[in-house]
Amino acid sequence: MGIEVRNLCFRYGTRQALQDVSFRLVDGKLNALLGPNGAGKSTLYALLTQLFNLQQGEILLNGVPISRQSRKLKQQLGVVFQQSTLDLDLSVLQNLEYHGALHGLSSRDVRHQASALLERLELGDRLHDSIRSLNGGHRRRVEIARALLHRPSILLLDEATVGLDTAARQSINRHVRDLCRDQALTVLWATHLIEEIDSDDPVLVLHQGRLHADALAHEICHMQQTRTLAAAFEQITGLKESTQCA
Ligand SMILES: Nc1ncnc2c1ncn2[C@@H]1O[C@H](COP(=O)(O)OP(=O)(O)OP(=O)(O)O)[C@@H](O)[C@H]1O
Repeated sequence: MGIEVRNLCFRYGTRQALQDVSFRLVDGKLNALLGPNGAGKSTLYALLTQLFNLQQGEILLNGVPISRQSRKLKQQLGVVFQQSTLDLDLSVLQNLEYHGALHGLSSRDVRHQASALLERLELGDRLHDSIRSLNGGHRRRVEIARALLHRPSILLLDEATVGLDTAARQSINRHVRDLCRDQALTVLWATHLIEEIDSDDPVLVLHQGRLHADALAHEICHMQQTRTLAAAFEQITGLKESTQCA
C-alpha cells in the first residue's frame, strides 16, 4: 500500500511550488524523483514528512491520510534531508543513540541495530569515531543508518549524494539499492543526476512544480522516443541535464 500523493498543491505566498501532483510510490523499489533545481522536490519532502502543513490535496499512508496518523508516519518513515544534521563532535554511535532515544528505542536495541546497519553500510569499524573524522560519503552513510534505525518501511532521501565525488555517489546508490532488494525497503530518491537512475527504476519527473512523467525509466524513453533518459528529460523539460546540475 505504502505512500500515495493525491492532487498536491503548495504555494509560498504567490509562488506556486507544487501544482496538482499525484503519484503512488512503488513498494520495495528505489523510486527516483528527478527534477532540476527549483522543481519542488524539497517542498514535496517537507509535506511528506509533515514539516509543512498541507494546503491542498492529500497524502495517504496505507490508504489513510497522514494527518490522521502522525505517529504511524513517524514510525514508518526514515528521512535523510539535503542538509546534514549530524553532530560533528559526537561519535557515530552517539549520533545514532540520540536518534534512537527520540524514537523510544532502548539503548540495547540501538546498539544492536546500529552495528547491524553500519556493518551493512561498510562502516562497522567506525562506531566510536567522531563524525568530524569521517569523509562526506561516510557521513552520508551514517545518516542513512540513522534514518533506518527505527526500522521504517519507507526511506526518503533528498539529494543524498549532493556534493560527493562519483565513487562515493555510486557507493551510496548501490547500498540503498541493496536495502530495497534485501529488506523490501521503499525508497524515494530525489536527484537531479540522471546517471543515478537505472532503466528499470520507477521515475517521477518533476519540473516547475508539475509532475511530467510517472513510469519506469525505459518506458519514459519509449514514450518520448529517445534512446536515453537524459534525452527524454531534455525533451520533457527543455533543459539539458548538465545545465541544471547543482
Ligand atoms: N521559503 C520559500 N519561499 C518562497 N519560495 C520558495 C521557498 N522555498 C522554495 N521556494 C520556491 O518554490 C519552488 C520549489 O522549491 P524547492 O526548494 O521545493 O525545489 P527543489 O526541487 O527542492 O530545488 P533544489 O534542488 O534547488 O533544492 C522554487 O521556485 C523555489 O524558489
